[in-house]
Amino acid sequence: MSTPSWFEHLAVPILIFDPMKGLLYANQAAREAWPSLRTGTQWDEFRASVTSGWMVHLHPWLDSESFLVECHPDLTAPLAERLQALREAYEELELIVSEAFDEVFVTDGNGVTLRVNRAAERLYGLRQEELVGRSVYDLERDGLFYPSVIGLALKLRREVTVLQKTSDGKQLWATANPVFDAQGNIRLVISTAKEVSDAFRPHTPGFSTASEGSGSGEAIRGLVAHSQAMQRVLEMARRVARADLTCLLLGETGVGKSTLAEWIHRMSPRHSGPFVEVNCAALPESLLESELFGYESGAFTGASRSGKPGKVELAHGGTLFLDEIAEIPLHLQGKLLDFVERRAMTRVGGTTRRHVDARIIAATNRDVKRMVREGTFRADLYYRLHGVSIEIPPLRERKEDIPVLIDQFLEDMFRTHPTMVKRIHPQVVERLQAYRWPGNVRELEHLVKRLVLLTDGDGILPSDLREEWLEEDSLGDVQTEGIRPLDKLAQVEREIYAEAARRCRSSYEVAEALGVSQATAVRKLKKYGLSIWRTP
Ligand SMILES: Nc1ncnc2c1ncn2[C@@H]1O[C@H](COP(=O)(O)OP(=O)(O)OP(=O)(O)O)[C@@H](O)[C@H]1O
Repeated sequence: MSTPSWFEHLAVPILIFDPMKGLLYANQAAREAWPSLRTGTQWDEFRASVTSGWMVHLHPWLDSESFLVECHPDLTAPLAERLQALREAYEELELIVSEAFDEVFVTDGNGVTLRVNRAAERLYGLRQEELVGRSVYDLERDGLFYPSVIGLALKLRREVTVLQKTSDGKQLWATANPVFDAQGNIRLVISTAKEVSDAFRPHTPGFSTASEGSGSGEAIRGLVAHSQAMQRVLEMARRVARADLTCLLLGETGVGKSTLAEWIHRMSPRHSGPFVEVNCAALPESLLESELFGYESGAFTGASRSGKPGKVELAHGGTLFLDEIAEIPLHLQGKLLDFVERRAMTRVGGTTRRHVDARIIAATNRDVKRMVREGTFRADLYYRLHGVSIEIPPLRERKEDIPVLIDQFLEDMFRTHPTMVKRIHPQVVERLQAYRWPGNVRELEHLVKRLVLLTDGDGILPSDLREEWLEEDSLGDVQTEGIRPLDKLAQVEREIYAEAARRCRSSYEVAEALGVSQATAVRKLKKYGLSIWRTP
C-alpha cells in the first residue's frame, strides 16, 4: 500500500523503513529536520543521527516487515538539563557554605536553626544534627554562646555585629543579617562569625601589647605607642626594663604613667614576680607608713597581733610602683631613701631589718625639681629616683596616637558590652585630634566610653559630640608648669557618673555600664553626691 498523502503535511516527522531496503519514505517535516536523508538510508544510520532532543516511536507498518517511525520533539530534555544545572549549582553552594572558614549559621524568623556549616561545628564542638532544629535562645541559655547575635538581629530587625563568647571562652566577631519577605516578615537570619584572634587584632604599626616579648604569656591591656614620641618612650622603657634600674616616670595626669610602669614590669626579667602599686596621695599620712612598710604586732592600737607586711615587702621578687611620689610626706622620704639605697627596711614598731628584692618605679605629675628647690622634696631621694627618668609627652603633642587609642577604647567597650558595637565617623576623630586633652589619655578614654554609652545607633556621628564635652579651659593651657587639671578631670568624671546615675537603676548597673567595679561605682557616686534616679 502506498503511503497516505496526508502523511506529507503532518507537523511531526514520519518515516518508513524497510529492514533490508532502508528508508522508503520521509515526509516533509522529516526531510526538513534531517536534510541529509536519502531513500535507502539504513535505520541504524538514521538512529545514530537522531539527536537527543527527539522522542522516537516505532509502529508496525501494514503486514510487511517495514515499520513506521514517528518523531516528537523531546520536551522533557531541556527541563532535565536545567534541573541538572540547578542541582550542580546547589551542590556547589552547599560546598562553599560547608567549607567556608568562617562560621555560617542560618535560622528561620523564629530563631530556629536551619543550617550550620563545619566551622560552626568546630567552634561549638557540636555536630550539625545537634544544632539544627534548636532555637538560638535555647542555645544561648545553655551557654553555647553569649549573646546570641541572631537573637539580637531578630529583636532589632536589622544587621547586628557583636563580640560573642563561646562556652569554652573563645571570642567570636559575629554579624547577623535578617532577610525579609515581601510582607516585611523576617524569613531567615544569616549569621557569619570569625574568631577574634584572627579578625580583630588591630595591626596598627607601633601597636604593642604588654605581653609582647615578656614571655609571661599573660596578656595585659595594649599600650598604644603609634607616634614617634611614644616610640621613643617605649624604646627607653624597653632598656630600663632589661637593666633592672630604678626609674622615675614623669608626665601630666592621665598620660599613662601607671600603664607604662606595668608595661616595664611585664617586659622585665621580673615579670613573673608581683607588680605592687602604691598611690602615695591616696592615703592619709598616718596610714601611709604602715601601708608601705607594714607593722609588727602591737605597733599601735588596733594593729593585728601577728603584724602585717607592707606593700614594699609584698613586692619582693617583683616591682614596687610608687605613684604620685611627690605626695609622700617629708618624714617618710628618709625611710624611703634608706630602702631605695639599701633595699632593706624595718616594719613600723619593729627592729628587725628585712631585705627586700624589688625594683622601684616611681611616678609623678608634679615638678619635683621645683619642690626640691622649695625644700618640700628631699634632693637625695630625688637624685636616687631620677637616675633614669622617662617623660611621657602629653596627648596633645602626639595626636597620631589618638585614632589608635580610640580604636582600642572602642574595642575595650566591645569586650565589656558586646551589644554596643559602634563605628566612629572620621570627622569625630578629626575633632578629637584637634582638642587639647588637658586630662590626656584618661580623658579621651572617658569620652569614648561616654560616646559609646550615650549615643543611639551603631555609629558615632559629629552631631553626637556635645561641644561642652570638649570645652577648652584655661587649665589646659597652663598646666605644663605642673598644675594638675584635676578639677577639669573630676568635672568630666562627675558628668559621666551623673549620666550613668540618670540611666541606671542600681550601682551595679552603673558599674556594668562604665566597666568599673561596683565598689568603685559606689565610691564615685558618693564622692560626687549622686544618687540613682530610676526606680528598679
Ligand atoms: N599608651 C596608652 N595606650 C593605651 N591606654 C593608655 C595609654 N596611656 C594611658 N592609657 C589609659 O589611660 C588611662 C590613664 O592612664 P594611667 O592611669 O596610666 O595614667 P597616669 O599618668 O598614671 O595617671 P595619673 O597621673 O592620674 O596617675 C588608663 O585607663 C590607661 O589604661
